[in-house]
Amino acid sequence: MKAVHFGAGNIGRGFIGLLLHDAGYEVVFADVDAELIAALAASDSYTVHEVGEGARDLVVDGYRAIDSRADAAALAAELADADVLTTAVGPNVLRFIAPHVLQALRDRSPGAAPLAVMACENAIDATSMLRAETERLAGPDEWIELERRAVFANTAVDRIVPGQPSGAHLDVTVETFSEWAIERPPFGDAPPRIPGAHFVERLGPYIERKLFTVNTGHASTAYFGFLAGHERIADALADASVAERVGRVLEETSALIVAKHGFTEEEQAAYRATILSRFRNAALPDTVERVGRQPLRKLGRRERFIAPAAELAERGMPVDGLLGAIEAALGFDVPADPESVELQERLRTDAAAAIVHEVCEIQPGHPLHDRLVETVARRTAS
Ligand SMILES: NC(=O)C1=CN([C@@H]2O[C@H](COP(=O)(O)OP(=O)(O)OC[C@H]3O[C@@H](n4cnc5c(N)ncnc54)[C@H](O)[C@@H]3O)[C@@H](O)[C@H]2O)C=CC1
Ligand SMILES: O=P(O)(O)OC[C@H]1O[C@](O)(CO)[C@@H](O)[C@@H]1O
Repeated sequence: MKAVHFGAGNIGRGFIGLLLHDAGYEVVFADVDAELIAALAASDSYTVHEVGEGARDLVVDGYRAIDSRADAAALAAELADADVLTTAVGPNVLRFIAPHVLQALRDRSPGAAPLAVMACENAIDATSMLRAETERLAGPDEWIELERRAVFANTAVDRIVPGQPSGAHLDVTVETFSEWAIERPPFGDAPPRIPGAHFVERLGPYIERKLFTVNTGHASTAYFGFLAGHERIADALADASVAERVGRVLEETSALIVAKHGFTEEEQAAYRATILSRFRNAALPDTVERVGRQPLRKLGRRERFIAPAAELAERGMPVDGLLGAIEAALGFDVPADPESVELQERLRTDAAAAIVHEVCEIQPGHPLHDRLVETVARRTAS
């Protein structure tokens, strides 16, 4: 069994690559970072160091590594008979992976078992986005034939993998917790065998609960923490004022999760408490700059702030805490983050309504619109 995994970064090496390796797959890492690929190709193994209660050191070996920009032929040869194709590259990068998926399907023997394609990104329906882009590139006529050669399944991935300290080489430090939920229906009776993952009938409740609790809570901690002058996530949450505001945000998103997906209040409260204790893990060297990265993406319509706030507003439920976190996100001014630079530039030059329309994609008439414009206007005026 062979898996080609795009994105040999933190989640790639520290989570998906590890689980595929442990499931018995021959893992082929594909990445555009030439230095990283050269280091992987020159190595026999790397170690995933867990930190926290019950931590273990886990060795990943037997992999190959390909520079997907420089060595398209080698990549196509690996993909042609792969069983699984996964990604952990960032949702905005999926469109650059689609040409490789298309090539893989073109080169696949029509009689072979379908390629299992799973995008492992923090985004709702990331695999569907990859599929749609692949279909667009193929065109309708060719797609009729090619789509039979793959099974596309959405997934939800959860494990905190911080930026790695210099000198770590290929080793990765991760928290002990991890969850990889994959939708089962696309596979029928034959889901891939990945013991570290679990297959679910409906992914919607899982991914929304994860995105609107873990990611909303983490990003809120990062933005409130950044404005309060904290560098590390654990320190930000130890600040009572930050913790109180994060708690308010999560009470709002929890109310939505309970109302929409039928989790009980007790279940959701326990989930929230577990997550906050993960963020407090002082052994994880995680920073507000990493967790707050790419604020424009995070302020998007289907993302961790606007999506729950819009649904709560539609239901007439409170959104004050979320609007506070959105306002804090607008204050994320980090010169090393290109999206932060662009956001700050837009706040200087654009009208609040234009930002709400173009970045958050909330239109006039929506019940969140006017309060969101007021929130953004407080930052454009300052
Ligand atoms: N780090 C974390 O704690 C978690 C991250 N995620 C998600 O996982 C994804 C990856 O995140 P990280 O691993 O943290 O980022 P990362 O930056 O450590 O790794 C991304 C990797 O993708 C590579 N890449 C970029 N463009 C590429 C392309 N066109 N083809 C092949 N490789 C390409 C980069 O060179 C890099 O090695 C994101 O969607 C993120 O939201 C999800 C859960 C947790
Ligand atoms: O690229 P993003 O969306 O910030 O993804 C990284 C985030 O995913 C998480 O690991 C949660 O699974 C957060 O800890 C982290 O901030």
